[in-house]
Amino acid sequence: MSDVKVKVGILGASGYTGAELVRILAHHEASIITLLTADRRAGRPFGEVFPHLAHINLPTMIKIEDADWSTVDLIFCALPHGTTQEVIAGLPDHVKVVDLSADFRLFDPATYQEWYGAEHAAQDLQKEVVYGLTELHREKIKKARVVANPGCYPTPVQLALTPLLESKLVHADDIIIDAKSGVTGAGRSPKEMTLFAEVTEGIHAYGTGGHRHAPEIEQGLAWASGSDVVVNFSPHLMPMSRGILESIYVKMTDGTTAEDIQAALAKRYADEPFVRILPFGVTPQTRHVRGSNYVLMGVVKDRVPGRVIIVAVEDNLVKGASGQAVQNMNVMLGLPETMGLEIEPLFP
Ligand SMILES: NC(=O)C1=CN([C@@H]2O[C@H](COP(=O)(O)OP(=O)(O)OC[C@H]3O[C@@H](n4cnc5c(N)ncnc54)[C@H](OP(=O)(O)O)[C@@H]3O)[C@@H](O)[C@H]2O)C=CC1
Ligand SMILES: CC(=O)N[C@@H](CCC(=O)OP(=O)(O)O)C(=O)O
Repeated sequence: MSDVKVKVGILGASGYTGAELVRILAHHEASIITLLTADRRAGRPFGEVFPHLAHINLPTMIKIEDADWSTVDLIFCALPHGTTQEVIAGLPDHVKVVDLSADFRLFDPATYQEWYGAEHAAQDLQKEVVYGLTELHREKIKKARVVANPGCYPTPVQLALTPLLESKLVHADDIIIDAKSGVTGAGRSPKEMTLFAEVTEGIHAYGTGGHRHAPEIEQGLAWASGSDVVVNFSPHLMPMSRGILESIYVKMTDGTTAEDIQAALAKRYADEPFVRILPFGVTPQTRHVRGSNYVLMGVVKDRVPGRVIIVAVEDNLVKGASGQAVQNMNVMLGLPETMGLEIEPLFP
């Protein structure tokens, strides 16, 4: 391998996904972090904001408007929705981008406007963006300049259902996704929903029947099935810091068994380093993937004839955000896809 390192910038380094990018890139031998930005925390050393990473030699966080783009080959945008569109649209062409926000995930501008409440500010750029669910879009990601990293909830469900819809093993018109997330999914900026008293000792549903990840899931499943898909998607907030668990309830096509579903998923992901299909009847826990880039899935028979349940887990900050972002960077740059990501889960 060449000694020349890829120069990487992280916009939004003082947030949860920014810190997770630094943690992962600390073990990435082909890259070096040359730019970090923040908003309220601009001007502060990264290690002062995140003492657990203070041993790493890093540039001080600056405002985006003070960035010198000649110092980077690739940037990760870990900024709030809506702020990325204008930043990316103004970048010089030599800079590759992996955007962790939702700004470029929806490919129909009208759908974006409906769910994010504003007209998309970079519709021309949207046309060249590639959707970054690595296992499903790897060939396009290899050639992309701008990759839209998927949302945390849409990642496991698309990995579970895409192969099954493509091979017509399940029906596209009867999909229920019951999802549970840790609180880091809401980011580090203070908000009422993430106050200790609002999270501890209980769980609650939110965005029920109308969460903005539903259209992203539907877009991906429509690509797989070849026709429009509408899903029942209900997220819940759990009293835990990290992790997403999705129980996915689907109806199988005639003649298909739950064992067939497990076998089809196991075959599809046999050579994938980050997707593991458990033995039939075994279901995963969020603590089986904590801190790692893995998605684990288990398939169980439903007592209702003709139906099957798939349970999938990921760490929202790793495969659901920063880990998949580094996986996409590796693919975009022709590096080994697992570089920096071979971290075992922290159990329990
Ligand atoms: N958390 C998760 O599990 C996931 C998050 N994402 C997406 O990734 C992105 C980052 O998420 P997350 O790290 O959780 O968010 P955080 O709220 O933790 O961090 C946001 C970052 O953006 C900076 N920032 C805030 N406002 C502005 C602004 N107006 N201009 C420039 N910088 C700004 C903040 O700086 P400062 O701290 O100085 O204010 C901080 O560095 C979001 O779009 C999120 O939706 C995607 C998948 C999963
Ligand atoms: C617990 C929680 O609040 N989760 C976030 C999703 C986080 C994520 O991955 O997605 P985005 O990048 O689209 O924000 C939410 O429901 O809005």
